[in-house]
Amino acid sequence: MVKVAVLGAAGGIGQPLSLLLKLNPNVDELSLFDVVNVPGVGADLSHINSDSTTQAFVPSSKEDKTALASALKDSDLVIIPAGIPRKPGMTRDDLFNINASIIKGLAEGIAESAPKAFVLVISNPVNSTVPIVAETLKQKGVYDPARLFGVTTLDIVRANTFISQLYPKESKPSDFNINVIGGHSGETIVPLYSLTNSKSYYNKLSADQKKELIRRVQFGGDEVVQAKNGAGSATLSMAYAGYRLAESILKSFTSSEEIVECTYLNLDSSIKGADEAKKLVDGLDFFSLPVVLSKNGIAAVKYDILNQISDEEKQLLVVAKDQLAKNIAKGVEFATK
Ligand SMILES: NC(=O)c1ccc[n+]([C@@H]2O[C@H](COP(=O)([O-])OP(=O)(O)OC[C@H]3O[C@@H](n4cnc5c(N)ncnc54)[C@H](O)[C@@H]3O)[C@@H](O)[C@H]2O)c1
Ligand SMILES: O=C(O)C[C@H](O)C(=O)O
Repeated sequence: MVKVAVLGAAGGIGQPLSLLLKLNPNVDELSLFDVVNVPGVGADLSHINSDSTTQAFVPSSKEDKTALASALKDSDLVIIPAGIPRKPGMTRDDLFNINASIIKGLAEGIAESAPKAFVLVISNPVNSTVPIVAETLKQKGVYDPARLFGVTTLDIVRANTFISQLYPKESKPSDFNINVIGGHSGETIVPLYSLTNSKSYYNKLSADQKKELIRRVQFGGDEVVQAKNGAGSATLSMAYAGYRLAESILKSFTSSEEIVECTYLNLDSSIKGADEAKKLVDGLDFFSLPVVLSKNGIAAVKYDILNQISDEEKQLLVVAKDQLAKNIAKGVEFATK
């Protein structure tokens, strides 16, 4: 029996993400939690004739902790899109003050009711919210770094789409699976077009086109925030991206094939390849890299990719690492103060 819980399930991401999960044959129980509107989402999804069951939980008051505990109980996978999204003119870091507390509260609930669950963090600023979850689980004595995933998949999805749009006759977006490393905000997002099959396409671009393509991946979120004009940020593409990572993890519970996804992870010594990766990123504790998935969590970090990148990408990493160090410290400080 595989139970998946979505925390923030009534939101812009939560609803389409829950729909996709309801359709996944590897999910037996879908558990939806939100502080508002979730009974209606649950009732609606529960009519779909896929084989999983659906339950929805909403707290009866601010003090009520039982709804979250019931939603989380025995979950194998917990996905968190809870929290406020950006409006035009805001950075992801501007969301910190509100979302940090939300995430800490939810992580405490996970520690109590689903301490062995895989945890996928979508809520922004991801660069800081993932360290908050790590520190909170550590404080509760239930932390397994191999089971914590910052969701950066939307950056990969965008990197694939945007390069293909430059070659509409010669390529399709699904031809690509670009590694995007670093973090999930602005210049911390580093797409590696010099690797995989994107290399020959990328190398044909002019210097200005290359610069614009990288900038578009790094600031792709802003395109959606501006187009939505105050009504939030990416939800549908994010639901797709979050689902892609969740689907791969669910597959890794039973599959013997090697499944690799990029994720923002804690470079903890307990994970194979994490020490090597950490050395290559100047000691940062969190960084997005391709990882090998398994039923026990992250089986290995594919750190060698850092030895293969171009000089141009190395330059991008210098800026990324500097910003990431601050974002990580902010999350750790919040959770440990
Ligand atoms: N990682 C990424 O690539 C990525 C992409 C897009 C958006 N995001 C982030 O995801 C978050 C959600 O975005 P959205 O567009 O779905 O926002 P939204 O406002 O539409 O939905 C958020 C939901 O969270 C709920 N919520 C608030 N506090 C909660 C709590 N304590 N427990 C449970 N639920 C709670 C709200 O009631 C709401 O239903 C934002 O922080 C956004 O920046 C991340
Ligand atoms: O841009 C945002 O604030 C949401 C998300 O992180 C995104 O990349 O679309």
